Amino acid sequence: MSLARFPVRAVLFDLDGTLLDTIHDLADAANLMLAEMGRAARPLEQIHSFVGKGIPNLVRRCMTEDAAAGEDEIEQAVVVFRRHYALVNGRSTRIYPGVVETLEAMRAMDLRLACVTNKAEAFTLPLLERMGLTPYFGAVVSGDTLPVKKPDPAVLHHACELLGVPSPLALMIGDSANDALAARGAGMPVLLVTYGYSEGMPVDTIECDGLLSVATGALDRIAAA
Ligand SMILES: O=C(O)COP(=O)(O)O
Ligand SMILES: [Mg+2]
Repeated sequence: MSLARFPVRAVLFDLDGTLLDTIHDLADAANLMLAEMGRAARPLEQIHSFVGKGIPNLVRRCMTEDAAAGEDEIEQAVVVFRRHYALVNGRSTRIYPGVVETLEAMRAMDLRLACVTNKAEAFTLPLLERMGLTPYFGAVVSGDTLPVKKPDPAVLHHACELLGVPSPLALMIGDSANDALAARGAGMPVLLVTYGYSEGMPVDTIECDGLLSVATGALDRIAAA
């Protein structure tokens, strides 16, 4: 039995863990930062579980998980991380299978597309450019575009405003509870990919409208409105 299709005019995509596999660059920058701060390196899998609520949160967790750090030290660590991440951003990043086909198909359906990420804008825009994804998006809302980030629904409403599409006619595609909660708060359907970063939470325990093992699966869940 086929699942119901959502009538949509816009699709909002999460970035890290949904469009792009960025974990190696994030982990490299985190471990370069930890070394410079005189701390031990952390395993990739642990850093993986820290990604989702933006860079300040990632750095804080790297500095404080099973360790102690003062606020001044954390603030300094964020500056160090950003310096390293600017140099490695995109170096080992890959576009997930099916993403380009999905974006192409949605564009051919005349859907408006946006990228809504918790990654800071200074890293989001050059990364989209480097990966060749910039032309697909009519709007990009980053983690520091507004004073709030996902799971606050304001970032999704902002993306819809920029696209000129009412929020209930947009679909969110993400990989974590931050995406699902933001979509629910904004009154839009949400599909989650199973291959991304969900802060150590099994993705099938997150309330959503469906799971995607590959992005192209979203094409079976939408109808142009
Ligand atoms: O920067 C993060 O922590 C996560 O970014 P995302 O919202 O694109 O998954
Ligand atoms: Mg993500």
